[in-house]
Amino acid sequence: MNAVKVEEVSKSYGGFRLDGVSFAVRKGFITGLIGPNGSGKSTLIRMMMQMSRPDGGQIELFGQRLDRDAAQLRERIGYVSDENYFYEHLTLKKMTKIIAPFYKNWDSELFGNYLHRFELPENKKIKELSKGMKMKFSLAVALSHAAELLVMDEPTSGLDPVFRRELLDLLTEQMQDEERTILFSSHITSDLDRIADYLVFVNRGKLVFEESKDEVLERHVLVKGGTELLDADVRTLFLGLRETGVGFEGLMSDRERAERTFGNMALIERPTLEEIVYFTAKREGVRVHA
Ligand SMILES: Nc1ncnc2c1ncn2[C@@H]1O[C@H](COP(=O)(O)OP(=O)(O)OP(=O)(O)O)[C@@H](O)[C@H]1O
Repeated sequence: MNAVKVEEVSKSYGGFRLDGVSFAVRKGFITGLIGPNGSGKSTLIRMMMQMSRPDGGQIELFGQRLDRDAAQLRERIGYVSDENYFYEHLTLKKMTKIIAPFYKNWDSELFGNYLHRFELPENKKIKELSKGMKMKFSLAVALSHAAELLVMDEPTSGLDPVFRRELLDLLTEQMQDEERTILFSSHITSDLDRIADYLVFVNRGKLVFEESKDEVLERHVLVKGGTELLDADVRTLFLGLRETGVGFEGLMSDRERAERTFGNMALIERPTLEEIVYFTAKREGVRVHA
């Protein structure tokens, strides 16, 4: 069962084009949306949140098409982003009074607990909060109305390492209940390494892969060796390659092929998610400027 289905979605902004992207967010799991800066992650999320419309293709939330009757869907989603969509001049307390009535499942006691846990002062004005505190407030709201789907756009970017770790634990806690689904976009891949079950990778407006995290980490290999191993044919095997005077490091997406090609002439290692993103984005960069 899918909480979100994105089908052939496209959107153009000046020089940028999101190009026929399709993927699903499985119910009951944490899906990480990864990609370098400007790859289209927020554009996709904003369309899911009905803050903008696709030029082509369609999006379904909980099996309902967004371009049809989707007005009541908002309540089932907790949205966290670093864009501030609260009134800056209000205190947290006053802002909460405005927000709460929008949700029929609003739990004030739970919300109070989150404010306390996140050390958020109720009498401070939104504009007086730091970026991290605004993110925490947005998170407290998202977690306090029994949302089935949490959509988080770069939730860890303004947070210090201590709270970042706490947030990841908190999200894992939320998943005890199999009814919950999380879509979490980030370019901080170590966060997703820790908590994601599935990964959706977009680069320059295109889908690179949609796969379980374990499969992604199992399938890719980082090959390290001397430059004498590289000829024109071998170079084409790599998704991305980095050469120094004495050797190379390259990413391949097929472990068996790497083992057949290099045997024990090169070091074949398991890459981190960060390395997978880095080499893939680098390759695309080379192709575009060639
Ligand atoms: N409202 C808009 N008007 C014009 N261009 C836009 C708009 N929103 C996004 N873009 C452009 O679309 C591209 C993709 O942006 P997007 O915010 O989706 O990337 P992202 O993957 O979320 O990046 P980041 O990790 O930096 O947040 C960028 O080139 C951006 O400038």
